[in-house]
Amino acid sequence: MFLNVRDFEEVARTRLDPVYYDYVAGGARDEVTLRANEEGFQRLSLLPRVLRGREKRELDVSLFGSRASMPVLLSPTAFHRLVHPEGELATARAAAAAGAIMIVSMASTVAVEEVAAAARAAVPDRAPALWFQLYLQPDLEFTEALVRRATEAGCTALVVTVDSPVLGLSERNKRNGFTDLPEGLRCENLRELRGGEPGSVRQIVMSPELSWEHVDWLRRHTSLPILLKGVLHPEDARLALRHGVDGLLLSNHGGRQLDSVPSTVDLLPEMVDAVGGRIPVLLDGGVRRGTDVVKALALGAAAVGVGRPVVWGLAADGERGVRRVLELLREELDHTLALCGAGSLRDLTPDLVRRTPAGRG
Ligand SMILES: Cc1cc2nc3c(=O)[nH]c(=O)nc-3n(C[C@H](O)[C@H](O)[C@H](O)COP(=O)(O)O)c2cc1C
Ligand SMILES: CCCCC(=O)C(=O)O
Repeated sequence: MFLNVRDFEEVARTRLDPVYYDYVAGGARDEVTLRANEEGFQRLSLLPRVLRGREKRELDVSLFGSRASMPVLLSPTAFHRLVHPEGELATARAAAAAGAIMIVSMASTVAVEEVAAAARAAVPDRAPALWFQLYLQPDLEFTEALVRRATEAGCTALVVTVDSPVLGLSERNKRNGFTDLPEGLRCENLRELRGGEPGSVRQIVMSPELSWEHVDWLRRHTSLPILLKGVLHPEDARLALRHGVDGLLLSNHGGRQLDSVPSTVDLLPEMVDAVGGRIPVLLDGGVRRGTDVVKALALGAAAVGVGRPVVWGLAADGERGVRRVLELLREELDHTLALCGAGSLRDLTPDLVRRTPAGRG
């Protein structure tokens, strides 16, 4: 029985090739940050208010022009066809049906146009909420063409991942010899449409030479809102403001890039402070429960993202699994709000969160 997100991980673990399970579950090096993300939430306690609840709670949010049924979105995760034959098509249908925002990974194994078409077909009466995650490529012409593709496909915001000047190193992948996608799977957004060898697929380039000038370049080449994913230093948050960025997704890539960085929820108050309410701060990393969502929102996040939970849902039970994972998080969020005496997300304020004294959490 799937009672919670962890149940999906257990089933996914039994279903998946251990090499792919490790790819998804793993983090960089000693996995200190991977563990810290969940522990960060566990060390925080909730202090509920009483006698001020409401019969029906409002969970809807509006973010960068996208309406969503809840402040939980699908963080971008690569290679969905590695865990289920329908891959991102199934994920997109589930997200659209749940009214959740899906951030399509640039490294998706289904082309962004097809992902968007699947989402639209799942909810013919409304526009599904899709954003696109981008690794800026040093080949700016290619980057520009890809941004155009994502925009024309119907993605309404760009999430630029900036924590990957080089790829993080997972020792699980190394031990398992997992270096490439299996035969037949490709990063379909990297296919050459013009130029190059027609039909061939490029490698995603992680470039240490990316700079704020690239962000400025992107700002000039798109009218979509730009979020930066992976800013961790408050000084970089302030720089992001100066470079006209529209939002931050506070993320340590699920502990997959630099190991030893703090958990995202521990950094959240400082980040929220750094941007001073001028742009929304979203967060991902370690969100597994409705209580985690409430803690992040109370500390100032506009929304949270989930990465692995979605992949576990997909691996365990395809579209239905992703649907159920999203439903569970929504139900838990609603239940937690009720127990906290919060009638809406606006009632979530920092005073509801306490740091558990050391040694007791
Ligand atoms: C299997 C997997 C693939 C990922 N692929 C991407 C990606 O293509 N682009 C990206 O910006 N982040 C990627 N991430 C990071 C997620 O967007 C997100 O930051 C992270 O998973 C959040 O932590 P959580 O898994 O604890 O929810 C990936 C994460 C996982 C687990
Ligand atoms: C080039 C694919 C990157 C995938 C990724 O970001 C991850 O596995 O964390």
